[in-house]
Amino acid sequence: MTPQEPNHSQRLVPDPEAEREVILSARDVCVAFGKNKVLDHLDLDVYRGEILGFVGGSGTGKSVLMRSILRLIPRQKGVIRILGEDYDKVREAKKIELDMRLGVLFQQGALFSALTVRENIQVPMREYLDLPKPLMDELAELKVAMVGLAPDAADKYPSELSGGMIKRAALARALALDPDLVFLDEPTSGLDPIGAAEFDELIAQLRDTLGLTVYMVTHDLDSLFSVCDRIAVLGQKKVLVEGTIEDMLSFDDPWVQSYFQGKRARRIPGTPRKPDAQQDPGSSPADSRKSEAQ
Ligand SMILES: Nc1ncnc2c1ncn2[C@@H]1O[C@H](COP(=O)(O)OP(=O)(O)OP(=O)(O)O)[C@@H](O)[C@H]1O
Repeated sequence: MTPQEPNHSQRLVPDPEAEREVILSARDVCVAFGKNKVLDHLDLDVYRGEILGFVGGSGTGKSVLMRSILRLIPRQKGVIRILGEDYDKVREAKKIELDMRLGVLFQQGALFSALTVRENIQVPMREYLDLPKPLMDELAELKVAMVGLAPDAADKYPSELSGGMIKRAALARALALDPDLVFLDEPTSGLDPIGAAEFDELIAQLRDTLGLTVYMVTHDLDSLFSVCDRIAVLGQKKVLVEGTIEDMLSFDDPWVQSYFQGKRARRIPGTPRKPDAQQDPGSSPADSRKSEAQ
């Protein structure tokens, strides 16, 4: 070893960056619909145990990326690895195993209206596992409790639930198979400020107790400031910047500045704000909790 080369084996302080496990990686991802190129050579890493907030202006491709990761829409190019495995290259049995490690909460909950909460939670169990009914009932009740719903919610139909209860029931279904990684598509949209804050708290609790990794598409600045460990911003068809809130606040891009330091962000206590960031951009967060409350 030459004197110029660092001797990593003698490092005394562990490098936290080096020890984080990448649970999801996207490399060089391109998605287009006809001539409409939505994602262009996009790269992204999600680390185990983190809550990643994924933001971007309306129509920039946040849902497209999530759906592409979940293979609900095809991509033209790029590699997506889940738990280190390239889904496109693994055998069928491994594909099923990988599918079981992912949970999804779609924006409107997407519960089956003809099924009770219990039956909704049991849908993935029936699809992937072969369990006796009493055990499935027990597991569903456990999930109901885990998301903070009262036991009697298990036998209700989605039409009998409030918006917040629907989100929780949908989260319970997303957790049915004890996934490593859950995707949440705007989980707090449509909730009142108290319900949204409680939902954020629940997500943080589940991350802490289950070691869950959370990929959360959101416009909710309160969630971004209060529960997200890192944030990735989608812009110009790729991830423009990823990092902590502090990284966002110091990132030199007009959209990022306006988003994180605009009128709504400034209302969050403790948010440093630059004097020149007066305006929210045209495609700024549509549903900050305060505006919902007004
Ligand atoms: N199935 C599809 N077919 C054709 N175009 C699509 C399809 N899905 C999405 N798009 C286009 O891809 C672009 C990105 O859409 P996407 O829904 O991912 O935006 P978004 O960032 O999630 O927006 P929002 O924050 O408003 O939900 C839009 O131009 C949209 O019209």
